[in-house]
Amino acid sequence: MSLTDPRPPRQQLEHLNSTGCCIKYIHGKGRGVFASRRIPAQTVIEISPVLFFSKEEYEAHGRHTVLDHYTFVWKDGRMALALGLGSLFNHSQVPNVSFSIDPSTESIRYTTARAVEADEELCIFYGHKLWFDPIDVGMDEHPSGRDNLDTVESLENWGGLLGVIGEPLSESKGGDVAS
Ligand SMILES: C[S@@+](CC[C@H](N)C(=O)[O-])C[C@H]1O[C@@H](n2cnc3c(N)ncnc32)[C@H](O)[C@@H]1O
Repeated sequence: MSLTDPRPPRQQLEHLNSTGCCIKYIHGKGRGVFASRRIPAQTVIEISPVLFFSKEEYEAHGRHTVLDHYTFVWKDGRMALALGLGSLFNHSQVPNVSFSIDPSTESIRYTTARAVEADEELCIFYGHKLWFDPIDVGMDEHPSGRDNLDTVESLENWGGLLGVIGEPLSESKGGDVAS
């Protein structure tokens, strides 16, 4: 993972989507998704179509490549890669973005879990089994704190996996995302 952005600053903001997300480099994390302006709570900021790999194809090829940083297990056991901005959301213990799996459109929908200020990084929760040492700013300052994130009452402000569209929330909330 490259730690510095080799490109001039102008190009770092090249990708700006219609909901105000842009890409920046963060020392120690690589690229990440940032808010270019204030984004209200519960705003759909990205819908990423998913590319699938069979388990066999993934075992033989994908997992020996950089794809291993980006893929995760889909509902039916296939390996999945989020296209669009989906693969660039970094991990946080106090994420400000929630996401839902939509099997009917084979996509992932990302929604702000709270109001996000301009220049804040937009992060999701990958799960409890990380394969890297996370850098996480903001965990101590977050009003809800980590301890409150496991209750059904706090789901409204939960940033992380909200569930599978069409299924009850409680069945999949908080699941691990990455492979
Ligand atoms: C799905 S990618 C996210 C986008 C990635 N930063 C990039 O530049 O393409 C996952 C990888 O990002 C890095 N990463 C994500 N969250 C991080 C964090 N909180 N601290 C450090 N590295 C992180 C790790 O290297 C991880 O394998």
